[in-house]
Amino acid sequence: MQAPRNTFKRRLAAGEVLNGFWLSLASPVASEALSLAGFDWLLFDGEHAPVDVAGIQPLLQAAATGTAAAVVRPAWNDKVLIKRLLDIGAQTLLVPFVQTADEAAAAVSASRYPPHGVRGVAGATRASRYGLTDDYFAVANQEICVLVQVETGEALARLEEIAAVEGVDGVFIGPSDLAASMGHLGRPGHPEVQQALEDAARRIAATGKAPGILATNAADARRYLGWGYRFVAAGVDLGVMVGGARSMLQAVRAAD
Ligand SMILES: O=C(O)C(=O)C[C@H](O)[C@@H](O)CO
Repeated sequence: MQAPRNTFKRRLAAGEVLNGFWLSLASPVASEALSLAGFDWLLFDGEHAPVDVAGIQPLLQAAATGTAAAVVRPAWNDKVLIKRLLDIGAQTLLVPFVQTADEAAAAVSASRYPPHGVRGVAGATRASRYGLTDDYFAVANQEICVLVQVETGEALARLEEIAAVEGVDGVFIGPSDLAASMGHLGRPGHPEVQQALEDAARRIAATGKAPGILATNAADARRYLGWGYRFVAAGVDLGVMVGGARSMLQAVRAAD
């Protein structure tokens, strides 16, 4: 049996635009259903969603039903967390709060087996199909995709250095944290923040790495795609659910 290959990484490297969706519900049912909905990728949030490594595994198992690639965000840029997420089968990681090239290099190193990194070795994991694959250790390093999250003004100033780190496949801008760092907490739509997001897409693309971002509605997602972002999460499951439920309730009340 062959070890899993990372089609998300290959499609990103080929310059494709990949439409994603952000999952905060930490629900295997939502994960399975949304994996069938046509998105290219789903983000499983281990930073702000109420879920730990043991809770992310059933989300990955459920998402394997459909066609969307799984991207997992660890709670922090931490080599132990990264190792544990890779062992449960995550192949693409979105590493939060990367502030410097050294921090980006640490994230890459955490995701690679020696001699290319410091990932610890386990024999039978979900990642290696419980030890039943013939080639897991031969291909594991090359199948990992590392996306680093730039979400402060300081990190933005070092964007080119961070993107240049070998093994970084893409740079993802966090609009909410960037807005907060620019003095616009809760207002990612502020013109200064939006200008920074537009500039960042161009600067990341110029480094040859893929630019990514989170939108919270289709209009924002389309604008970001127009600016050159190539892996864009168009919304958040929780936001879409609550927004849809509120609209429905308003429509029902308006009919009275
Ligand atoms: O800064 C951001 O934007 C992010 O990193 C995403 C947030 O954590 C959040 O909106 C996810 O629900």
